[in-house]
Amino acid sequence: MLGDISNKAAHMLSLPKVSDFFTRLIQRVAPKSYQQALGEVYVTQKFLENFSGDQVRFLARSFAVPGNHLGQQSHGYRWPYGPVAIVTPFNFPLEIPALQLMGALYMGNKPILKVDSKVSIVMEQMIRLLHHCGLPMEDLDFINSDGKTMNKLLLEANPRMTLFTGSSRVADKLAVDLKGRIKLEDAGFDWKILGPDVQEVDYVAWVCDQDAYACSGQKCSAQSIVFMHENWFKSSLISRMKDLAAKRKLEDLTIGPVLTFTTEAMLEHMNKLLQIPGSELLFGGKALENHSIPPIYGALKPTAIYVPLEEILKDGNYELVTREIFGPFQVVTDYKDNQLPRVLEALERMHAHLTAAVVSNDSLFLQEVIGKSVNGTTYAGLRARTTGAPQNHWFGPAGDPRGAGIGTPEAIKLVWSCHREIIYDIGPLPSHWEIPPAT
Ligand SMILES: NC(=O)c1ccc[n+]([C@@H]2O[C@H](COP(=O)([O-])OP(=O)(O)OC[C@H]3O[C@@H](n4cnc5c(N)ncnc54)[C@H](O)[C@@H]3O)[C@@H](O)[C@H]2O)c1
Repeated sequence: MLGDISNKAAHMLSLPKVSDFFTRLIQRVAPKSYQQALGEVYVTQKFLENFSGDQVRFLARSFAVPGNHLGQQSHGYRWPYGPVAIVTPFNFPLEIPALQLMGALYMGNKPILKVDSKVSIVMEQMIRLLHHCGLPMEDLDFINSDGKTMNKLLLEANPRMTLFTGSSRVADKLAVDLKGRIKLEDAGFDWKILGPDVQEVDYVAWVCDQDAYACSGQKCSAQSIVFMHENWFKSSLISRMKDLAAKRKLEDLTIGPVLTFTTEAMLEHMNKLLQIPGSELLFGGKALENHSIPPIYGALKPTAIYVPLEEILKDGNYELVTREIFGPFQVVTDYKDNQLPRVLEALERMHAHLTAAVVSNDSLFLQEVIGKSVNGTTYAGLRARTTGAPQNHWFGPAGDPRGAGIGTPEAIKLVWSCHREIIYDIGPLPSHWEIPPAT
C-alpha cells in the first residue's frame, strides 16, 4: 500500500502545477530562493519514487541462519517501534518532515509529527496530498504546537522512539527527558579543508559561496569554517568568493532574513571574533539595507571573518570560533603543510560531526584527513561540498550513538526499526532423548 501511495505522490509532485505550488508555499514561510525551495520538492519527489512498488517491502527484508539441529533456525527481522514521534525544524519545511514521516510509516510505525509551527502549513498540505493518494487518515497524527507543548506531550504520551531534528540545545534536553529513547540530527559546525593542490579556482569559489550562503546560511550543513592551504590562500579564491557573495540580493532571496539570530546578535558575534589577535573582516560584516525585515529577525550581508589557526586552537577562543551561527556567516583560516596536524586537532575537538568537505584530488592528502576525522556525511575530491542532502546518499552525523540519518534505505532502517531475532526451534527431538544430568 505504501509503495503505491509513494508512487502516486511522486507522480503528483512531478506535475509542474503541484511542484510550483509547494515551491511557492515553502518560500512563503522559509526565506530561500525559488531554486533552493524547488530543490526540496525535487528531493522529496525522487525519494518517493525510490520507495515505490515493492521497495517498501524490501526495506524490511529479513534473514535466516541455520541452527544446530533439525527444526532450529534464527530469523533476524527489522521490527517497528510502534508509537513514534517526529520533531522537525523550520529550515526545511517539506524535505525533512516528509522523508522522516514516510520512513517511519514504511517501517510499520504510527508516527505523530510536529513541524516548527512557523512553517507547518507546508506539511499540512503535503499530508492532504498523501491522503489524496490513499494514505489512511488514521495512519499518522499531526500536531501544531510550540516546543514546550510538544515536550509535555512527549513526556505524557511516552513514544517508544522520537526522531528530533533541530538545535543541540533542545536535542540534549530531550535526550535526558526521554531517557535516551531518541535519535538526533542536531547542529552542524561544518568544515571544509582545501588541500595543497589548487585547481579550478572559479568552481571551488562557487561551491564555497553556495555552501556558506545559500538559504542565507540556514542549512545544518552550511559551511561554517574553511581551512585553506596556503596555496589556496595565496590564490584569487577569496576575492572570487567576495565577488560571488556581492551578487546575492534580497529581491530573489539569494540572501534574506535569518530566523533565529538578530542582526545585532550576529554583529556582536563578529565583533568578538574580530578582537582575536590577527583576525580580520574579509567581506560583508554589515546589515542588509533597504528592507522591511522585522528586527526580531536577522538581516546580514554574506560575511567571512579570517581568524589565524593558532588562535582558533587556544582554549579561550575555540568555543567562540566554533559556535554555529545559523546565518550567512563563515570563518576562514589558513594553514601550511606542517600545520595539518593542528587542523585535524581543531576538527577532533568539535562536538557536532555532521557534514564535511575535503577539497583535493591528492589521494594521500584525502586519506590523511578522512582517516583522522569522523563526520557522517563527508564529501571528498575536488568537487567536494558541505551542503546538498539529496535522497541518494546518507545524510546524518557520525560519532554519536544517538545519531540519526535521512534519505537512504540504511537511514530508514536504522532510525525507524530495531533488530529482532526469532529463533525457531520446533523439533523434532532426537529419538530416544533422555534427560541429561544437571549442568
Ligand atoms: N542535522 C540535521 O539534519 C539538521 C537539519 C536541519 C536543521 N538542523 C539544526 O536545527 C537548528 C535550527 O532549527 P531550529 O532553530 O528550528 O531548532 P530548534 O531546536 O529551536 O527547533 C526544532 C524543533 O523542535 C521544536 N522544539 C523546541 N523546543 C522543544 C522541546 N523542548 N521539546 C520538543 N520540541 C521542541 C521546535 O518547535 C521545532 O519544531 C540548527 O542548529 C541546525 O543545525 C539540523
